Amino acid sequence: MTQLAIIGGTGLTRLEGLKIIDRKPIETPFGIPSADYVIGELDEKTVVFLARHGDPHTIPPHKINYRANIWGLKELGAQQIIAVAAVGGITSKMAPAHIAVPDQIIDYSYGRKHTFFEEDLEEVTHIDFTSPYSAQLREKLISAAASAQISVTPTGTYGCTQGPRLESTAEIQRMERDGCDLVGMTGMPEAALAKEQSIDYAALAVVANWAAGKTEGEITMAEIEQNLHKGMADTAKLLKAFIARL
Ligand SMILES: CSC[C@H]1O[C@H](OP(=O)(O)O)[C@H](O)[C@@H]1O
Ligand code: HPA
Repeated sequence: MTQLAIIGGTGLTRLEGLKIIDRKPIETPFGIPSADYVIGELDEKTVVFLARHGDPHTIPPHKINYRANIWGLKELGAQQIIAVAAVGGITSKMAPAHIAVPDQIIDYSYGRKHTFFEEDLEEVTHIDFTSPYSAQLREKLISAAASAQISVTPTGTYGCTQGPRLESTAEIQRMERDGCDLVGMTGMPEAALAKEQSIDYAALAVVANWAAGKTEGEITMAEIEQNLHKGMADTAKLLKAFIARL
């Protein structure tokens, strides 16, 4: 029985320091997850890790089998998921290399298989999604960050776009008017599917770049990689502090 799961995204395909015990390929009624689930120990605590884009990173955000990923984690006994996600920063606090713990989400994605409740139904299910992220898990992440002396922004609205292209300036302006602080491509339906499975879910959003139109010029992969390098080092420290306090 594994209680804590970590889903790694861009810049976190493997979890450094994880003492690997097993790799589990799982087939689900919804198909094959992005990668084998890696079960291991961090600080003597059991953790299951999944590389959201596959290992190596080859699956684009709109092609990820989010249902299979979450189903497999449920099958492995995950009760809480920490999702690590690279994002663009829209509002002023969300500078590159910074980490945020979002508390709200807006879904701009489309055409993704986004629910477990659509086939062979005995009844129609509408889950509550008032708080997409677990308040308790967010609090624990925020206090782990404080103990590791890593500054995080404790709230923020994550806007999920379809990708794989980045956004236009006008799209980011619209998202800002809507109230988005961060933009990424994988937060949905991942968050909703975890909630459908009653798994506590929270995200560490690592800012890779200023979103489109927030700075002069175009967004380059070089700047994204550079910012993620620092952001993911802090994320690793934060996760270590979180696990130490379990
Ligand atoms: C230009 S990087 C965009 C890519 O990175 C993020 O992935 P993840 O959320 O899995 O860290 C974003 O959602 C895009 O998929
Ligand atoms: O600017 C962005 N937009 C969408 N997703 C992202 N993931 C990292 N940066 C971005």
